[in-house]
Amino acid sequence: MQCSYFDAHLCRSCSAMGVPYAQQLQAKDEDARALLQPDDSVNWLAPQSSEESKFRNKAKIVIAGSAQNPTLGIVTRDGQGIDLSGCGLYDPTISAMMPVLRDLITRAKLTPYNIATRKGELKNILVTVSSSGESMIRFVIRSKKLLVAIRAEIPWLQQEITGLKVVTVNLLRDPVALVEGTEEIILTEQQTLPMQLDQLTLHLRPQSFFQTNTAIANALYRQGQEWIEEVQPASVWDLYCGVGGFGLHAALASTAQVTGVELSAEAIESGRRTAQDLGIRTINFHAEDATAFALSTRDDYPDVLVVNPPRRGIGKELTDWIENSSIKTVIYSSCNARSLARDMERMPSYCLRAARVLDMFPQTSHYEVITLLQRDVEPR
Ligand SMILES: C[S@@+](CC[C@H](N)C(=O)[O-])C[C@H]1O[C@@H](n2cnc3c(N)ncnc32)[C@H](O)[C@@H]1O
Repeated sequence: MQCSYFDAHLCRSCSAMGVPYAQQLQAKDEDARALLQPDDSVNWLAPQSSEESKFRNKAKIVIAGSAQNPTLGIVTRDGQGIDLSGCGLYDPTISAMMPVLRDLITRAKLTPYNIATRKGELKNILVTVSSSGESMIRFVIRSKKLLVAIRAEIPWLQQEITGLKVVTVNLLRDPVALVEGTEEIILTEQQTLPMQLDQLTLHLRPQSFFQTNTAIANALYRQGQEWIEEVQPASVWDLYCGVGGFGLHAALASTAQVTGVELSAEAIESGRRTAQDLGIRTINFHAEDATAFALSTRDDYPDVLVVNPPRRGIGKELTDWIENSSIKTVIYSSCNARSLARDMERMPSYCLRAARVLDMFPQTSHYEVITLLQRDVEPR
């Protein structure tokens, strides 16, 4: 794949741009094997390839410039806006939205925030799209000044963008390097974006994490589900569950009692809504810190533990707890094989039985890797 932004050094985040795709995938597979366990004792499944372009279901668009002439992309350290609205990684629904968003900024006079002068209002626009072309747009603004103007434009936006379901404003008042704040105001009647997967439709509320590449998310949940089906557990925990992808797939394919745990209350609300929609009664969700949840349970261990933490991994407290538990099967899915390798070292009684690289982020060196960790012996 070629990218004019990359070639012009305007955006270098796709560090593997220009490298043939088969080579990218092989490099990721080799990286994971080298970090986790290269020998033949592990069933290394063939890596899951992705579409090379147009796979991103979300865009974090930084707005800069002026309302008359905005840039939709990123800002440099000195606050200069770089327009990346033609990024080839975006799902076509996102690409088609870009001129509409640009028009909106101008027609509604949504003055971009200027980092250097700390003036202006509109900071970022966050877009998520489903595979059926429905979308959620969130305007990250500095104060409520633009609220009325944005609300007034919703009918126009919905006319211009077919399938636009959810519009919100998110308040990020402080001059901090964050993408979004905690306060969200939903401006549409519909509050969740339905994300269609092969086996179920997840409800996505604002402020809930969703995997970047929907086709690869499907393959990831299917892989976890397959391993869970093999074990036939009576109970499964899905820690760092987000909107419940792993847990809900487990509940669909087994009779296990499933528990999802996640810090974001919005994500938990999304999971509950999906379970209700599907009539699944064998899953319950807790909005809580994953480690605190685990440590607060006594000897009531699940048969299968799924963990899918952020890049930092699950950390020493939780690995120690797992190592000292009676859990026999851990499915650990990670977007950072380095922190996964470190966490695995802290759980020496588990053997890596199977693993698979899934290419969630083509054109970069990043990837998802899902692992099946098991032990035969009772813990000390
Ligand atoms: C990589 S995402 C995975 C989400 C989900 N498994 C999925 O497939 O979409 C990691 C999730 O962990 C959540 N998280 C971060 N820190 C946490 C913590 N200390 N306890 C519980 N969840 C946490 C984040 O909100 C995010 O939803």
